[in-house]
Parts: sequence; structure tokens; C-alpha cells
Amino acid sequence: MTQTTAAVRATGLAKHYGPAEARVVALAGVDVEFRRAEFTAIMGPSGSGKSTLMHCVAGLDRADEGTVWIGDTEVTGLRDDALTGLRRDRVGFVFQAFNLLPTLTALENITLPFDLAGRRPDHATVDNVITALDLRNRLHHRPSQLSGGQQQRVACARALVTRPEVVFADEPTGALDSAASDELLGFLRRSVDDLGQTVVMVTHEPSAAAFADRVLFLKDGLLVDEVTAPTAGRVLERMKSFERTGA
Ligand SMILES: Nc1ncnc2c1ncn2[C@@H]1O[C@H](COP(=O)(O)OP(=O)(O)OP(=O)(O)O)[C@@H](O)[C@H]1O
Repeated sequence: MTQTTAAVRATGLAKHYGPAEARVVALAGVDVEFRRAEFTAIMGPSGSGKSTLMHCVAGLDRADEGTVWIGDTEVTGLRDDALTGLRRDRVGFVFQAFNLLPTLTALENITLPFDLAGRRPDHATVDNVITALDLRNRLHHRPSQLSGGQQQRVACARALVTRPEVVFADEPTGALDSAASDELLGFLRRSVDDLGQTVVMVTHEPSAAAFADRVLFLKDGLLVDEVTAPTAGRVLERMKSFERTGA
């Protein structure tokens, strides 16, 4: 079976941790679709399964049950070597902790995905991303010589230079001040609007979720709600309503 409408799709995703007598349900049967050229935020209380969901759909972790598709590829059917190739070639990642290689310059970090794949960098795309992220005068600095916001912009550039089918961002602004957060989120927003990038982001911040097109809410390993065209105020209200009702 093939499917082409969604950038990423998952059905019946379930994942548990621990032994049977002390089983933790991280995902309890999630059906989800991330549409192309859309910016989706995933929110929910601590422990609700956000990171597990992202890791399972991105091919960083394996679910116990369910099926994941990235484009026409069934990720859940791939062997480890094919999964490594898919993560390298078709998916971009941005993590809270930046995860840059300390001995490489900013430019070397940005072009690392091409080195890993044994491919020549696509200079036009690299150049456009460097300009868009305002990194031109920092290219020969090492991560330790960059601010947190600059390091995260380098990580974002690295995630985008291969023009991946989807960028997964796990709390990308968790370590940034509000000005640097807004800059980074504004860039992710423009990558969706101007380049047709698909972005999926886990966040705790209503103000960050407001940059997305759609916010999905997880609770106890299940998707329980959705807000489209979010504002920080509406997202906050919705979060409070879960707390009030225990929904
Ligand atoms: N490696 C693991 N071993 C055991 N339990 C785990 C493991 N990873 C996650 N869990 C449990 O699975 C559940 C979901 O965790 P997950 O990290 O996906 O939640 P989250 O919503 O991302 O939380 P947070 O917002 O605190 O990062 C939690 O109860 C967590 O304790």
C-alpha cells in the first residue's frame, strides 16, 4: 500500500516500558498524520508521551505496535541499516541540547549530513539556509564560540540543508531566551511558508506552539485534542481545561 497525501502518518502506535507487573504505557494507540508543508506542534503534560511519539514516528525508536509511514516508505518495516539511511537522508532533527560536534566549525556542522552520506553539498541550498538563518559571519566559529541562539540556528541549518521530507524538533527553544526562541521559531515558520518544509515540534510553551498551524494535545499516551490556527491564549486555555477536567 502507498500513501502520498501526508508527509508522515502513523496508525495504532503503542509503546510500553518496563516489565509486565510495572508496565508504563508511553503510547496507548495513536493515529496521527502530519501534512506536507504544515507546521505541527505536539503538546501535553510531562510524561504524556510526546517525545516517545516523536521518536517512534522519526525512526529513532521502535514502537511495540502500529505502523509509521514517511512519504511512501513504511518506516516500521525497515531493517536497521535502511532506517539509518532514512534518518540521514530524509529526516532532519533539532534537539533542545543543539547536539553540534564541538570540534567542527559552524559550516562543517551544517554540511555534516552531506559528509555522512558521502555526497557533495548542494551549495545553493547551503547558501540560502545560511543567509536565512543569519549565520554568514559565524561560519568559521566552533560551537563553544557561539551563543545558544546561534548554536541552535546552526543545528536548524544542519537539519534543513538536505531539504528533508520532515524536520522533527524536540523542545528546540527549551534552552533559549525569548528573543532567540522567537528568532528560531520565526525561521521554522518561514521554512514552512517559503520552502514548503514540513515541521513537527514538541514544546511545552504555548507561545512557541502559536507559531504552528496546528497543535495536537497528548495525554496518557493518547491524542486527546487539537487546535488549528493557534494563539498562545487559546493553547493555554485548552491546557488549563485538561487540568480542570482531568480529560
Ligand atoms: N526509556 C524509558 N524507560 C522507562 N520509561 C520510559 C522511558 N522513556 C519514557 N518513559 C516513560 O514513558 C512515558 C512517556 O514519556 P515521554 O518522555 O514520551 O513523555 P513526554 O511527554 O515527552 O514528557 P516530558 O514532557 O517530561 O519530556 C513516561 O511515563 C516516561 O516515564
